[in-house]
Amino acid sequence: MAAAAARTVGSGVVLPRSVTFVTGNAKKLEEVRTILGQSIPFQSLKLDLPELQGEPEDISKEKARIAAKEVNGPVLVEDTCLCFNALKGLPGTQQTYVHASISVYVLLFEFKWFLQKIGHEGLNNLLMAYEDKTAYAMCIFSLALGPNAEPMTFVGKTQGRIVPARGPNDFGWDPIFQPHGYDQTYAEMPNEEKHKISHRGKALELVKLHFAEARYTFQTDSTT
Ligand SMILES: O=c1[nH]c(=O)c2ncn([C@@H]3O[C@H](COP(=O)(O)OP(=O)(O)OP(=O)(O)O)[C@@H](O)[C@H]3O)c2[nH]1
Ligand SMILES: [Mg+2]
Repeated sequence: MAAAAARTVGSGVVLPRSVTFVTGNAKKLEEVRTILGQSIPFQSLKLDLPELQGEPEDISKEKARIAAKEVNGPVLVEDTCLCFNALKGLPGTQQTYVHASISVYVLLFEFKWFLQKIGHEGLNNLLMAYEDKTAYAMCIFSLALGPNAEPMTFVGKTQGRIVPARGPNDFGWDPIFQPHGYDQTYAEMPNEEKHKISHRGKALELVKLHFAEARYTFQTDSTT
């Protein structure tokens, strides 16, 4: 297999090939494609990476390390969580991360399964006993330039609150998250509008900025 390491030539870093965005989630990929457009050359690989446990930033970095080894080249991965402020202080963490969250810290279930089982209504019910319905959506991208490189992270957060589901039900918890300052849920917002203020949109702005500053060049340009 070709050399997987990034190297420095003159003032720029040369990557063996364009970055691979690794995810098993088709909706994420769709959003990333839309938000990045042509700004960063990348290809995608559908791979179900293990659902890891720990703090969100550590989870994202570890995903990147695993993915970079699989791909043997530069990778971008992301991890998303929905955090309920009212549930802070539960065992083992200051926040409850609904995703890896609920599984790790609260109810010992894997979130995808959990969401599938209890649905939007169940997630609302979790907050029934609390007046505070606020939450934030957080997205952490990790970029590893190769299998042995320390991943860099880019975090985007959007504050909002949990509401009874409204809007199309085609992406996770979008119908129950209403960003502050808006009277629509993520699911009800036109995509363009959502991406301007979403956790993923904000994190990807930082990724774009990094690529603009780093000016990576690629040995082979096999973008899709
Ligand atoms: O309404 C949503 N708006 C979003 O913007 C969003 N991003 C992720 N999710 C959901 O949160 C869970 C864990 O996410 P997650 O980060 O582990 O993703 P995943 O396992 O599906 O894919 P990946 O880890 O292979 O990339 C999964 O049920 C995802 O469907 C979202 N739901
Ligand atoms: Mg996952």
